[in-house]
Amino acid sequence: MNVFITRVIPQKGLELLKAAGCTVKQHTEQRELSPEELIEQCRNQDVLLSSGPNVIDAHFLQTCRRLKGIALLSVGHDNVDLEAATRFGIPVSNTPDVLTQATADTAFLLMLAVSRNAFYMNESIKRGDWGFNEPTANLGRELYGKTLGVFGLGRIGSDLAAKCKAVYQMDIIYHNRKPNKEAEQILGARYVSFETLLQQSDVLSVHAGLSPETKRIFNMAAFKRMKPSSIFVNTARGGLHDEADLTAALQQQLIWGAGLDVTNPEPMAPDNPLLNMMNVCVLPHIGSATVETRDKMAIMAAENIIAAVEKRKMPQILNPEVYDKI
Ligand SMILES: NC(=O)C1=CN([C@@H]2O[C@H](COP(=O)(O)OP(=O)(O)OC[C@H]3O[C@@H](n4cnc5c(N)ncnc54)[C@H](OP(=O)(O)O)[C@@H]3O)[C@@H](O)[C@H]2O)C=CC1
Ligand SMILES: O=CC(=O)O
Repeated sequence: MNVFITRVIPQKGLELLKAAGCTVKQHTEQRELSPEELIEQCRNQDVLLSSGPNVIDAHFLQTCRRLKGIALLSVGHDNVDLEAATRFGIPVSNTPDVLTQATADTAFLLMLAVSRNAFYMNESIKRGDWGFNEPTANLGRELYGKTLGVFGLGRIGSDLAAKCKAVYQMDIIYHNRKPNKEAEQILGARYVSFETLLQQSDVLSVHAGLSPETKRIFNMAAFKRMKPSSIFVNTARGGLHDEADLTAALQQQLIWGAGLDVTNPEPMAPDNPLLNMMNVCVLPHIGSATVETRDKMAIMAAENIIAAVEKRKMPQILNPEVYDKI
């Protein structure tokens, strides 16, 4: 079986695939494949292991009809038309759970760094600007006892909430489409409307997937309803916030700061004004980027591929209804 991989993945995943008898071709150039190149590469492949934002739409799926499975090296699957994959009889899997803690750590890191302007001050020192350390200078904001608002209290949002509760005794409020009763019991989290989430959060952390419903849900209308002292954190997808509105909201001091692991587009342009703001930290989409987590993701993706190759159900299947068709 031939497997095409869109980016270099950890060795542990490759070894599993090779031990299962798969012939692997990896795209090793450090650039994104165009949609046409991806089709060209996948036309004669049996399985695709996709890492990154490659658009897997109906046109791709219709053209690459030989594919017997697609394994995503991510939990987010906003780049895939799952309905079309089911229609064309192609099972698709992702990598949930194994990246939860690393990604929640990234949100926690951003929240804390923004609350104390840490990245900006470190950059200033490197430029030779220590500043004058008077009592009213370099002031951050404390997190102890404040309210964490989670938009999307699922796996990662719950892990962040648990960390914030344990370390800072924060109150947890959240908004999902439906209440998460288990998390309410474990975390003492309170379900609130989107409006209340905006109004009451001291830190608002975004963890819902990107969908037509959530696209640019954090826009000027939303930022206007947030506290001027609040911190906005997004480690989900850049498409959930409107970047121009976020920039304006920070410039107008409608909110206090922002921490972003995800932007739209990625990479962000080097002259983006957000990069020069003291109260903004931007990271290059490193949510799950630890040695341990990436190994686990590669192994999980390989196990899903081997299942597809052996005509078994993929363990982390996203479109289980596909098995009624094949
Ligand atoms: N920065 C990075 O490197 C990483 C980013 N991610 C991103 O994080 C996201 C979350 O991952 P994970 O926690 O595992 O996913 P989960 O599915 O466990 O959690 C997502 C939560 O969002 C809620 N949700 C979905 N749609 C809406 C909506 N329209 N309004 C309000 N809430 C909504 C869901 O609840 P309900 O269904 O009740 O609405 C669910 O609780 C991924 O989709 C991905 O985009 C993930 C890993 C790494
Ligand atoms: O962005 C990463 C993911 O796993 O989703």
